[in-house]
Amino acid sequence: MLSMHTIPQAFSVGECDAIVAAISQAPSDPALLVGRNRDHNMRSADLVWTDEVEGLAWVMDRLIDLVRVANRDHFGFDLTAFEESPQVAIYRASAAGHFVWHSDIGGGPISAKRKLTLVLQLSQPEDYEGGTLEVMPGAQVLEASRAQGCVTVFPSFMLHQVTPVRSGVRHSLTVWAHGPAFR
Ligand SMILES: O=C(O)CCC(=O)C(=O)O
Ligand SMILES: [Fe+2]
Repeated sequence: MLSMHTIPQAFSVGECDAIVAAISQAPSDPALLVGRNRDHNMRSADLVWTDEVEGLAWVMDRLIDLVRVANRDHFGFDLTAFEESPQVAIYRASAAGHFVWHSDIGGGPISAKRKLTLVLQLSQPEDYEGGTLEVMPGAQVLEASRAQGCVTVFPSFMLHQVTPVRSGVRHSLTVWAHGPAFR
């Protein structure tokens, strides 16, 4: 059955801290949604595109490898490219950070081609309360691991949400693999 796939310790704690430190220098944009403008009812987060941050090219290399292996072993999708920069999301309790139930497949020319979603947990679980990534492969809701460095991969059409951050700040990194439409 298609479900979410977990890769524990895909990145080390030191690597996660290095990514957060690098993006903290960069200007962030209030979260823009697929084909839509800022809508705090859907999502509240600040976003940084890692392509725009110097010194993070190694992150994309690792993500490509992780997606390739996860797809080979668990999904078998027809993937052709990574057409969007990975993005780091910063969910702050002070801004009621969250992302309501959604699918990542959008109506735009690129977001319509999203097929696999990969999420990397960049923060220590102790850094925040709430902010759980939940994925709904079927009737049940699965909670993604909060462990720093853990990666969760799931089909981009699968509904998922990030519950409201009640205290502290949660950082996550998302990247999509693209390909021809499902058929
Ligand atoms: O932050 C997360 O855990 C998930 C982010 C997400 O769903 C998205 O960027 O589409
Ligand atoms: Fe999403």
